[in-house]
Amino acid sequence: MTILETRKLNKHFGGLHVTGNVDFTLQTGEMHCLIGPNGAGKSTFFRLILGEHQPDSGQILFADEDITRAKPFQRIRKGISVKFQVPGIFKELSTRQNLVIALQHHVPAGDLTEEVDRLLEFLKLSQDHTQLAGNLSHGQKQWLEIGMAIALKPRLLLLDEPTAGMTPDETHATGEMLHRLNAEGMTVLAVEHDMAFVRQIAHRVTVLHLGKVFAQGSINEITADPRVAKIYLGEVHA
Ligand SMILES: Nc1ncnc2c1ncn2[C@@H]1O[C@H](COP(=O)(O)OP(=O)(O)OP(=O)(O)O)[C@@H](O)[C@H]1O
Repeated sequence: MTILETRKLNKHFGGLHVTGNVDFTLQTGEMHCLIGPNGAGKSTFFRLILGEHQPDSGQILFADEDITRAKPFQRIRKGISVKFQVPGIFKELSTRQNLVIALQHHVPAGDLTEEVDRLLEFLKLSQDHTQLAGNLSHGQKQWLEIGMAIALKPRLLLLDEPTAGMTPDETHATGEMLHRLNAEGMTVLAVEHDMAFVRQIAHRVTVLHLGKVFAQGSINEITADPRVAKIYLGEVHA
């Protein structure tokens, strides 16, 4: 079953076509990575899915429902959640308080202690639960924001370079976390540059180049494709 589909999605900023006729399909339960050189249009594609940008033309369907004109908060309610590259955490609050805030959006009343403890353990942050979020390490901040994104129990989790700035061990642990979430039924779409991480998590990979779908396939197919290597070297143009 398809959870997300874009049909001939277009977006331009002035004369710059950043998303060009993108047809993209994500299957329910899939872990999918979006790769491509800087400026390929990956973040813009995410912002179109989230409703932060409006497309000039084309359609976005989530679980077969047309959400092209839905407001961002409506998309969140339908089950789309995001973690952007720069952690959007409350630095002056504790790790625990950050998770409580995220959960309150989902569970308006009641004792959240058990759920917060479960999330802290999942995120490897139990020992740091009283620590101010601003004092966590870079990797821990990224995990905390993943926790805030999954507190909403989304059906689709979007991650924009989730491992940027992480150590190799933190990156690997992040991959394991995503595998656990995926085993529980969460579909994951991640923009990522770290190919070892892409190999660790992705069932399928889409390469964006100059706002268009350039290639799609398994990580082995993508890394063996000489055309893909060339776009990273700047040898393939529009
Ligand atoms: N709001 C905007 N107004 C004008 N141009 C924009 C805007 N947002 C993005 N762009 C341009 O669109 C192009 C694609 O940007 P985008 O951030 O989507 O690429 P990306 O693939 O995510 O790049 P990176 O890997 O560097 O994050 C770039 O040339 C960028 O300068």
